[in-house]
Amino acid sequence: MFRICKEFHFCASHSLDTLPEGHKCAGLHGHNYIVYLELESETLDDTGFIIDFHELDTFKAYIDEEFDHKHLNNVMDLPPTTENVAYHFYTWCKARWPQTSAVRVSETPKTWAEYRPRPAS
Ligand SMILES: Nc1nc2c(c(=O)[nH]1)N=C([C@H](O)[C@H](O)COP(=O)(O)OP(=O)(O)OP(=O)(O)O)CN2
Ligand SMILES: [Zn+2]
Repeated sequence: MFRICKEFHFCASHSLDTLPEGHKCAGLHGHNYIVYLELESETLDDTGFIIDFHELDTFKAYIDEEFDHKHLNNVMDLPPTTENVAYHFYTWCKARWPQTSAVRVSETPKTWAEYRPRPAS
């Protein structure tokens, strides 16, 4: 199995309104997000690529237009947790690139969340 990954960055604010009052992450705050898009394939094209990294520029454009310097509560239908941001990006990428295997999102240098579907049995 071949696997590739490309990293994307954006800055955004959010408040986790579903957290109990007093939780430090319930109020308005921001993060420097890092998104890791992973794709995998058993085969390569004639160039020797799973996909040209440059084809993923549309994902960068989507992030820049819809997420960068935005308030995520206004952008997403679900609470803007790292888990939900990862799932949102996974579904967006999977619809365009079937080789998409996982999306990992990091809000802080010490934490990340990933959406990776369970392998078909
Ligand atoms: N499972 C999740 N837990 C938390 C999320 C999340 O998206 N998923 N988000 C937050 C906060 O939004 C934010 O990420 C703060 O995280 P935290 O680890 O508290 O960040 P700190 O840098 O302040 O951590 P310290 O351990 O205090 O250095 C919270 N939880
Ligand atoms: Zn946060």
